[in-house]
Amino acid sequence: MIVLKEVGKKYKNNWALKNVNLKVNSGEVLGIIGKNGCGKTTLLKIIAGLLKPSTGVIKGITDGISYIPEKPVLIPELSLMDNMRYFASLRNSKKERIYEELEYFQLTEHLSKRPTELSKGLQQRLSMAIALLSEPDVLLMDEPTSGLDAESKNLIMEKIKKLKREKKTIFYVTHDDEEVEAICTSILILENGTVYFHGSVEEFWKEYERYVFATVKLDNVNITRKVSLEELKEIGDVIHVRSVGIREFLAGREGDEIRR
Ligand SMILES: Nc1ncnc2c1ncn2[C@@H]1O[C@H](COP(=O)(O)OP(=O)(O)OP(=O)(O)O)[C@@H](O)[C@H]1O
Repeated sequence: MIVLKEVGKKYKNNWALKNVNLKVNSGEVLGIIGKNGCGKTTLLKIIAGLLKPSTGVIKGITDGISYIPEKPVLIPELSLMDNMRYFASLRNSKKERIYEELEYFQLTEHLSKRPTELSKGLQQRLSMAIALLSEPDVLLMDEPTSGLDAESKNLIMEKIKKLKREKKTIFYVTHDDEEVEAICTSILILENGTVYFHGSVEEFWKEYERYVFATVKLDNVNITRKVSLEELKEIGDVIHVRSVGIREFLAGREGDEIRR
């Protein structure tokens, strides 16, 4: 179990993270979501040990941790295979592990290509293959499927499901609510560096399912607003109502903030 107690990070005069308290069990996939700049990457880097927190402590971290940054870190001069070999040697990984991951991520026909010759999807698949060489217990992922082709996205998602079954602990930063629903067991919503919500996916929906998007007619113009079910009863001229997804919940709109 990984435990964060009162973790905070200050960059010069700006608190990027404040008072983050979390417990994440093995087998848990924690979806970390929130608007740009809310502190998601800072949180991952602190757990990865790449950044020192300004306040608080983290417990439960072992050597078996891999961080997959948003942009793959690969060695441009080396071929795909040599990148794998190089990182495998750094991590003392067994040779079979190289082939297992290359095969899973369907990279074997690209072995002699350099990273710049690979599509974004192949680069991200390689980055994941490298991160998994050492069979880490904890995996930190920063939007790994953002902007990827469907095949790469599918391979990555299926891999995460497998890692979840193997009881790995996964921190997964995403903007994609479908991914949250497909793979995450719990959700952390950050807002301006503080925890806005932390709980299971079920708890999230229990708390927020009472919000909907309602389209109303106002001065002959159709306006869509996020409203609570209680508010909905008071609104006249409702043309259309639909449920609020996690992404829409986060996106918000001016004047339409959900308040707890
Ligand atoms: N090295 C740094 N020096 C100063 N400020 C920083 C540094 N890194 C991040 N910040 C600031 O800290 C805040 C949180 O940044 P962070 O990258 O963690 O957010 P994020 O939620 O990951 O954003 P995004 O979704 O855009 O990746 C932002 O206001 C950012 O500008």
